[in-house]
Amino acid sequence: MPYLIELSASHNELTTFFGFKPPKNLKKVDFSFNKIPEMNDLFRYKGLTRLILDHNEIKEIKGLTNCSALSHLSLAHNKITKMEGFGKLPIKILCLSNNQIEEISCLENLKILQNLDLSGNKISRLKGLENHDLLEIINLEDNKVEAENKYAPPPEVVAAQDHLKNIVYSMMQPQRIFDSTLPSLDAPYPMLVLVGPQAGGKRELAHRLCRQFSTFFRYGSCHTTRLPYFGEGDRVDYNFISEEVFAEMLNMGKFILTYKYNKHNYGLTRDTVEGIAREGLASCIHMDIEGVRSLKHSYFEPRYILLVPMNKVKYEGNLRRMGLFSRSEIEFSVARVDYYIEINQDFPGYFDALINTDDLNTAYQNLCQLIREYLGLSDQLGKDMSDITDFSKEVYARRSPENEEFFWHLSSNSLFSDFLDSTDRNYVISLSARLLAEEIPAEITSMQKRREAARQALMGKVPADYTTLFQRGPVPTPISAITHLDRTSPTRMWAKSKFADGISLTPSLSFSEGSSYRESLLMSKGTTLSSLAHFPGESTFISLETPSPLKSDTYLDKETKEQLSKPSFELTDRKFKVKSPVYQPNIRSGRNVKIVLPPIPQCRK
Ligand SMILES: Nc1ncnc2c1ncn2[C@@H]1O[C@H](COP(=O)(O)OP(=O)(O)OP(=O)(O)O)[C@@H](O)[C@H]1O
Repeated sequence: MPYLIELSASHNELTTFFGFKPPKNLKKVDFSFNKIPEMNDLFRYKGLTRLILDHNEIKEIKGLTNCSALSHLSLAHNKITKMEGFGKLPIKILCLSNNQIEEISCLENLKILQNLDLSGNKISRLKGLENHDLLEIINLEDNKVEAENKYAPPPEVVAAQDHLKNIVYSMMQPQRIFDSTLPSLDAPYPMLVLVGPQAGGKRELAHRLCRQFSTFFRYGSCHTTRLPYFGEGDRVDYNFISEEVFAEMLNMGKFILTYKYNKHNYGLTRDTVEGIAREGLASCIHMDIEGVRSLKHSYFEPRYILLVPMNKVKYEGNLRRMGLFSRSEIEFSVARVDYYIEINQDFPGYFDALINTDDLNTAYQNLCQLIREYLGLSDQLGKDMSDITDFSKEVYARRSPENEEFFWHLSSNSLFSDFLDSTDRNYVISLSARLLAEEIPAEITSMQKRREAARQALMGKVPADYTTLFQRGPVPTPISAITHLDRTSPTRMWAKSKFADGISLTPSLSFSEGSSYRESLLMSKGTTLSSLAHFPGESTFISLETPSPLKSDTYLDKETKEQLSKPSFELTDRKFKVKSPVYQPNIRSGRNVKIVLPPIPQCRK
């Protein structure tokens, strides 16, 4: 049969194969499901392109070196223990599934390998698969890896299982609609997650941040079964609960994520995040890497900031001084520093930023700078601080979370910074609460209004400030760069939401869809007078608010202050009008601006 091209002799009881003179054109051979114990030397079968020897009793791969056209070799369900004997064959498809192979080897010369099936073996490492640029499919199912996943699962598997568990438990409950955190079309619900090793300052920095940026963030406290550190307050820092309560909450599907660290359970509840979102605020949460892995499976898309103490000796000292951890626990925590750094290096983009926490104050300043950039807030504030002395007494007297940034700047270089240590924090808060004058009704109304606007925005109803916060993609350009347009324009009037003289523009302006990010960020601040210049020849109504406690963004540069001190306001029919400036940048018009008049407080009438 000199013209025989393809031969199938499968499902027989052959104990040997190719015991005949090879047909010249034979290319494809199938001897599967026989009883062949050994491979013959196939030096005379140079034209073979496909050889199938599945379901035999072969123990060793040999005799193939002259099959210089062989591109498909299958030896599934045999008794092979070692990958060998491939030489430099042009094999594209190699199937060695269901053998007894423990290591991937001898593949380095199979340069054009495209499809490799090693399922059902005893392989535990992927080493040996390097430099196979053309490899398209690898099947490693049912190897030792599976056993490992079951008995000593790698962290990724733990996180995936955790996510699955929490989803299933929550689905088993009567369904509630959690509308506040559902991602809108424009942007996910804004969330900031501080990640880092144990007792590395995450909680402390998160609290400071939430106090300073209190109009944006609220601290979301996780639940834990660990004991409180010295100075930690229940429900303030963590919700400290027993193992039984934790298990009950888990079964009730309360958690978005759970993880275990140092034999203690931690979890973030849906109610925590939802409660913050309902107030129109972004959540600021801190957790270990295990929690992050699980959270990354959810629909939340937080920004993750990695906080790492780079100086391990100092970090170890801090842990020792806390007096809470055993020697082995300290060693483990210190080793985790490298673990975090490795993750950051090996998975670029896994964290959005890395901050060294050797010095907590410096770390906080870096964190603030980063957050300002994310939020598109001006950096000017910090620089202007030194100029502001007149206000200082009043601000101290009216200290509140609202003016924390000012307070922080004043205190960071003074003795007062001692008060900001975590152990003293509760004392400072209660002290400042006593110092703080009661909020007047107009302030409360103003706050509620802003929160409502933010909430609407979060629900995707009104594109405003909050939809642009934490927008995915590249980190937004800091506002100082974005406002370049206004600096050069004849009507340079970039102002933050508060006027120095106590009049404010509410950020409740709404804008049409389709604006560029830069444009929408600029406009969504809702506060630049230049954004009002989009109404050629029209007047624009703006709403006025009485001053709330001093805001971080109250401080304006000199030129802006001058311009703002003589705005072209007209008071007609109880409504203020701002005349359109002459300059009309090339931005689309047609915005709808609401009139809102909050009550004028008694003292200011
Ligand atoms: N670099 C540092 N210098 C001085 N003290 C520090 C530093 N980092 C953390 N601390 C202190 O260590 C204590 C624990 O910090 P914190 O509670 O913020 O850590 P954490 O990262 O939130 O820990 P955990 O994840 O275990 O809750 C705090 O009292 C904090 O002030």
